[in-house]
Amino acid sequence: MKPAAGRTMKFHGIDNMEDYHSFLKEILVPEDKLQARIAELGKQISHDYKDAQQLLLICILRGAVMFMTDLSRHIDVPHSMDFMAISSYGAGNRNTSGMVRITMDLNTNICGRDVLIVEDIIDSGNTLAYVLRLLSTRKPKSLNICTLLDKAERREVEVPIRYTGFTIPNKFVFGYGLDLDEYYRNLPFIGVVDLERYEG
Ligand SMILES: O=P(O)(O)OC[C@H]1O[C@H](OP(=O)(O)OP(=O)(O)O)[C@H](O)[C@@H]1O
Ligand code: HPA
Ligand SMILES: [Mg+2]
Repeated sequence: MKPAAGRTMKFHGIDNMEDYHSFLKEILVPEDKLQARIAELGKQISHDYKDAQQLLLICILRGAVMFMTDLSRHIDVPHSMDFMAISSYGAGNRNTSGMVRITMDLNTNICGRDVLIVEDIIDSGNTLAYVLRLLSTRKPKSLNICTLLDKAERREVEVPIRYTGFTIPNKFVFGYGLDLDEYYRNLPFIGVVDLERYEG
């Protein structure tokens, strides 16, 4: 999400980080459950890629940054990392525009590599459908997706997901990489926003 243009900074000052309590409806995934699941995913990925020669994790910035760094520490096969930034949500918009564009490309040639895309959430599916289409033209040896959250009810475009942390209901969530108008990515849990209170 991009910051809403002209939005008042009611809750957004860094000094006011504790204010998220006023619009936190519920904690959907607490920190311990999140970390336990990430450890399981890491174990599964380590098993599945034990024979991979050149595993490459691709983090979709910015939302996936927390997940990728934690997940990577549970993957005990050698791997490298790269980063790619994609934008699909309009400023201050909680619905995808469907118009996806790449704002920062990879530095790595993925031809012949085992590539695992690491994403924080799949919502409409537009972002990852675009990324998959783009990266498959670069001829990786394999191309799979690992997403922390799957908001399956909102899907507009089907994307094949190899690893899912949690399937979640159709609620706007924040924390652990997911932003609310660019803030609160640092929270260690996934929370549900009370949009009535937040947008007041
Ligand atoms: O399945 P979709 O409907 O396409 O939505 C999912 C994407 O939207 C969010 O990113 P966003 O574009 O808001 O940027 P960010 O990662 O920098 O927050 C999220 O991190 C996913 O990348
Ligand atoms: O629920 C969400 N929260 C934050 N960012 C998002 N991008 C897509 N869905 C979401
Ligand atoms: Mg993102």
